[in-house]
Amino acid sequence: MPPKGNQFKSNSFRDESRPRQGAGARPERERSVRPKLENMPTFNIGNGRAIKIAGLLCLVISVFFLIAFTSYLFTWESDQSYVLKANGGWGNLFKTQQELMDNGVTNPVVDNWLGKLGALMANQFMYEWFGVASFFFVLVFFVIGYRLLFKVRLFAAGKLLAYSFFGLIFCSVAIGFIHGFVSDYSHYLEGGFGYWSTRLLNAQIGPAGTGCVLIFAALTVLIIAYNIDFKLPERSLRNLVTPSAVPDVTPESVELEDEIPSEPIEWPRGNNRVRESSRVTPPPVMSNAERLHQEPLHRPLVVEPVISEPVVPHSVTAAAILGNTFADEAITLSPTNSRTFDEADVPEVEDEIPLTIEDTRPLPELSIEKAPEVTANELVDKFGAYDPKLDLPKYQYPTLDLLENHGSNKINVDTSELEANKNKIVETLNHYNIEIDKIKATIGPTVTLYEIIPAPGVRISKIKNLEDDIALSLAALGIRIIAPMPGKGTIGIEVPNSNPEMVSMRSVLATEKFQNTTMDLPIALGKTISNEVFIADLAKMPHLLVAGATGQGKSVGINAILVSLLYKRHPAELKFVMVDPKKVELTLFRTIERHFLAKLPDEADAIITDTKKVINTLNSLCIEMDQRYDLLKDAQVRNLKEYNAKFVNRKLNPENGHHFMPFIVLVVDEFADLMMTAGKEVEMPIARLAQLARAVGIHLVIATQRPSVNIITGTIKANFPARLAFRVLSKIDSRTILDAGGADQLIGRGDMLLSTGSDLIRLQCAFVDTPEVEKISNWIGNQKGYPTAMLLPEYVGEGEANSPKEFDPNDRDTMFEDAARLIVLHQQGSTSLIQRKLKLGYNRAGRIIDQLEAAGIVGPFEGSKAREVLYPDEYSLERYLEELQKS
Ligand SMILES: Nc1ncnc2c1ncn2[C@@H]1O[C@H](COP(=O)(O)OP(=O)(O)OP(=O)(O)O)[C@@H](O)[C@H]1O
Repeated sequence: MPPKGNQFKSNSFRDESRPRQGAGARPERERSVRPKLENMPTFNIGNGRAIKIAGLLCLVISVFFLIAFTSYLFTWESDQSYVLKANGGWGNLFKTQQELMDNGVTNPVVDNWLGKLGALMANQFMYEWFGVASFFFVLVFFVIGYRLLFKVRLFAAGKLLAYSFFGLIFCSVAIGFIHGFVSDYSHYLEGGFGYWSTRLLNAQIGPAGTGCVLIFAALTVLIIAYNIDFKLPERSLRNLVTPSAVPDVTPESVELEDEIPSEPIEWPRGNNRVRESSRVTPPPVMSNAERLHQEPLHRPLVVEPVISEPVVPHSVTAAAILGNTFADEAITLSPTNSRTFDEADVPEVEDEIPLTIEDTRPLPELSIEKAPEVTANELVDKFGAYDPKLDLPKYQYPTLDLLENHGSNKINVDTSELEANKNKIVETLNHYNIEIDKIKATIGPTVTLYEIIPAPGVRISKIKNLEDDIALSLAALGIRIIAPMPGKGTIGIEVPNSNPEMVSMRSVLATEKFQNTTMDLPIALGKTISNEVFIADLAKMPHLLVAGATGQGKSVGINAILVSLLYKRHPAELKFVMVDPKKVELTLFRTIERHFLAKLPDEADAIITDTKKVINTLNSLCIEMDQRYDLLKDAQVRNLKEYNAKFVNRKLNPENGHHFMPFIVLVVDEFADLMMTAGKEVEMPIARLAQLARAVGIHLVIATQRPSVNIITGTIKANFPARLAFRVLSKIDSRTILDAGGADQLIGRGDMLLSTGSDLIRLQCAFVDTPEVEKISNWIGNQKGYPTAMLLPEYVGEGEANSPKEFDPNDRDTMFEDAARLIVLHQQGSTSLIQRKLKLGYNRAGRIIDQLEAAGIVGPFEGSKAREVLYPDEYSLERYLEELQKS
């Protein structure tokens, strides 16, 4: 960078004198002059003042020429008598009008826009010398002035001067040559030079020879210019890039060269410059830069787009050639480096440009991806978004009238009761020397929460230990102490109300909160301790474990869950798989089979009561889960919601097996019974579903009376973060289900604790009676439904499957070989894969997989897991298939 601002106080001055200091004693005279010099602005070429003035002067000259020459084109005739040599020429400049007229100037008033000087100057350049080619002077002065003043190199100086000189001569002669054919008029267009040169040439070699000389000169310059600047890039671009890419590339490369900020290299390298470079990088770097100047090949770093492109062969080349230090320096100093180059460097740079273009070529794929979207949008425009509810367009959601109002839905707690309870709490605590600062009560439907703020210094554990004593003094069951209340800084004591209020389902579902909910699977569980309606999203839970001793409200709780879902979801959006080993709890929902239930094919009853069938159903659900995952993978989405959104927007083709997927909620009413009878066989698929099924919209609600560790095993518990505990009989049971005590202190009749992993919330379950459930089921069941319940994938139990050895090798399915190739290609022995990819029914796909097993291509059945594939690659399979065909 050139020095800026006042430099005379800077070190530059002192630096200049330093060597002399070192050289020995300075002469006396010099020492005495120095203080004066320090106060004077220096005009040395290095510090830039003279250069700026020169730049400014060049620009002014350029503008002067431009105006004078342009004006001359219009005024030359009227100014002719003034500027003619015969009438005085330059001598007229300082003459009065009278003197001019005496000299024979007919029109002493000059019309040129720049007056006498302009007229004389323009006449000199245009008429006497080079004609309109004189405009090259405008260009030359402008470029030089611009460069000196703004430090921006528009063109390389040598290049500019050479081409301008050629242009000046050539244009002058060429115009004179052409002008000679057109008219014999005054030679203001070609100037004296053009005119006389043409005449001379014509006399020596004739007009044809002159023309040839001109053409030769033009071609020679074009060849020079073509080779250096234009020919190679143009040819390579035409060969390497598509026509559309050319405009992008060509201007960029031109622009690049033009816009590189530059410092005038012509100037001598004064101290300023060296110091400046060394301020950016250490001294050795400077020497590298000089090397760079000497070796044009090292210039590639000027081609900055190469660095911004994903492929950077250029910088790699630079680093490889020059070493890392130099590459770094070249990047930091690229403006400086670029200044030091001249035109001789250019071909090296341009030789490499096509390489980068070639690297950025693979573009055409883009349009291919967009095609399905366009089609999908067209389809949506034409038919509208897919609406799954149109399967049952007249379906009516159950109305709130079907539900009863149990109780008054008002909390009846006497103030005297509240007061009495408060006094007893304070008294009991005082007994144990625990002082209270403040106490407040929040009245819930079944319990009232007393929140106390103990006096400073009271230990929380002390209050917690007094749980039984407080219960004793209040003479009440179900006291629960929460110390401290999460996020509140208080200690909570829950005391049951003497007259608990029933929370009817109707009062919960009728709330705005439930009616306007946007949850996917909203379940209205009841009311909180502060009498607020509590709604949770089963889709987010994503599975729910319900436990509670018999008669504590578990079945009512499950009914509440099912009823809330039935009130909010259309049959197209939700299906239940119901498992009811007790055989009586869920039978009420039988009537909604064709609307909301899913079952195994060929199964008469949708509500599963038989343990063997439960195992098949659970495994079938696992298959359904796998199939859904395959479809999700195909659709390139991560969950059911995204998949359905894509399907609704017609971005998925139903012909490829895609379909709208309803949520599936598996409800198991008595899990303990299943575990007792089937154990691992049930645990495995349940654990798999709990682990994986949430993303594909399969959610589990599992209830058990006995929350012992052998029923709620670690595997199951780990995958059920949401747990709902009704009253249990022991602290151990409470810990098993909630990982905390508290469920043993509930008061029953729908009093429950919901653990969502982090929080433990006490709720009063909404009550829905059996007749209400019946009414709702009938309401739905009486409407037009689907022909059957939703059919789950067929699952053939291990013992039930025919032995593969029984298959006749000559009776193989026609799709046998295709299926074998598919399975080996995917390395996944799955019936659903064959079914989906080969578009076959489940039964046929099942037969093929058995044949593949018989042929030794896949391993034996492994429950809900895919079978092992026994051929590692297609080559070995093809050889085996050939052998099979021969045999
Ligand atoms: N939310 C509730 N509000 C008021 N009372 C309730 C509530 N839930 C249950 N009850 C009462 O408790 C009784 C037993 O409830 P429920 O049948 O749901 O118990 P359970 O836990 O399913 O018993 P089991 O396991 O033996 O079937 C109900 O008949 C009802 O009177």
